[in-house]
Amino acid sequence: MGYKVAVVGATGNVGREMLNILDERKFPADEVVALASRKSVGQECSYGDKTLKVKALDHYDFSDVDICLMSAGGTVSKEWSPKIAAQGAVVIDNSSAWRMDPDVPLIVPEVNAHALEGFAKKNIIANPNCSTAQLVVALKPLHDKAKIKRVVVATYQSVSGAGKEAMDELFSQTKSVFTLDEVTTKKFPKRIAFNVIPQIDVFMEDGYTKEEWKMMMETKKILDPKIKLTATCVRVPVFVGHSEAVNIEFENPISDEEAREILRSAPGCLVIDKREPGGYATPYEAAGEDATYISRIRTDPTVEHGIEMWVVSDNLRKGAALNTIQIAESLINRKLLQAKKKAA
Ligand SMILES: NC(=O)C1=CN([C@@H]2O[C@H](COP(=O)(O)OP(=O)(O)OC[C@H]3O[C@@H](n4cnc5c(N)ncnc54)[C@H](OP(=O)(O)O)[C@@H]3O)[C@@H](O)[C@H]2O)C=CC1
Ligand SMILES: N[C@@H](CC(=O)OP(=O)(O)O)C(=O)O
Repeated sequence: MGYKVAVVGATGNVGREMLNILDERKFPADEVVALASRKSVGQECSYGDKTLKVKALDHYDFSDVDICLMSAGGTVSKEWSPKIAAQGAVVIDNSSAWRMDPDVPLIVPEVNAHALEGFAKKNIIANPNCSTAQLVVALKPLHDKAKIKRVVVATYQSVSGAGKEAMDELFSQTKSVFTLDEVTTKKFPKRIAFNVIPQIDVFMEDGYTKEEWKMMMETKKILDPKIKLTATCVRVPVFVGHSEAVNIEFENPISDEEAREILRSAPGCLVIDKREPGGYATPYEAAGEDATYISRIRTDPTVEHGIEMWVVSDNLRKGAALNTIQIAESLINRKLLQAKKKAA
């Protein structure tokens, strides 16, 4: 028995990646529909060797859809996810709209697939922020071993995290620098070409940005509410792939050798850690891949039990589309979707 899957935001960075991954992983879909805003109706999207014609979200009847993968931003999700869920489809949402709702599970399958059980309360499941997703994949196995007390993280986030227009902005600004044309800025608060910007999302009252706040709160919800986390999120002129410099303080002893061994066999993790030039992962290698790459694992001698490491992943895949599809697969593997189908 296959499923009917709707992808909302199919023309976007994440939506296109969702269609690729559904095909790559041979997701058991009988039918896949591509939805976006009215302006994209009739546009074509690739799904394996098929071409899907985009339909408008606001005219679509979801009553026979099993799974709706939402990737059209928070405002669209706030309005549409409850309406779609009320028609019987399970919504897996990529935006930040529902993540902190106590009746909505926030899931990274390698970390807390068990929390899926409560999804039927709202029929909505949230996918975390891209920087949080790759971070918790790397933290979970270390937390199980030595209990994390505090994490200090600095991110280096690619422009694709801000959508397709942001990628175009990096491209056109870079071109303008070389052709000596005026560099115009629209999507980012400052020029991004040959620059870095220490602001992602809006400022909160306490001086943190919302992206930093999301990393703190989402890590607590997914992994452990006792973990203290402080973040500085920075946009860098990279097209795809988020990187993170992560400092972890543990309650119990753990050596860098132990951390490396644990991460080597942890689900979703790939350790590349040779202490020589180039013996580490960069976003260039992570782009298009599924793994969370971990490098530069070393003991932090400034605290009692500390580890420092470098974590890189494709933000459009593990940070968004791949994680969403892994959530859908977990629903199927745990027989949660079949139970729902039968009950209906
Ligand atoms: N988990 C995570 O951390 C990540 C989450 N995201 C989330 O996914 C969303 C999409 O990101 P991304 O793909 O990069 O963004 P893009 O800007 O590349 O694409 C946005 C998509 O949303 C669609 N859309 C916009 N408005 C509407 C509407 N009113 N009705 C229907 N569809 C609409 C667009 O359709 P059209 O082309 O017709 O305008 C397009 O398909 C983000 O806003 C964010 O919430 C993104 C990256 C990572
Ligand atoms: N803010 C992330 C991507 C994103 O959309 O995050 P969120 O879903 O938490 O708003 C980035 O720009 O890299």
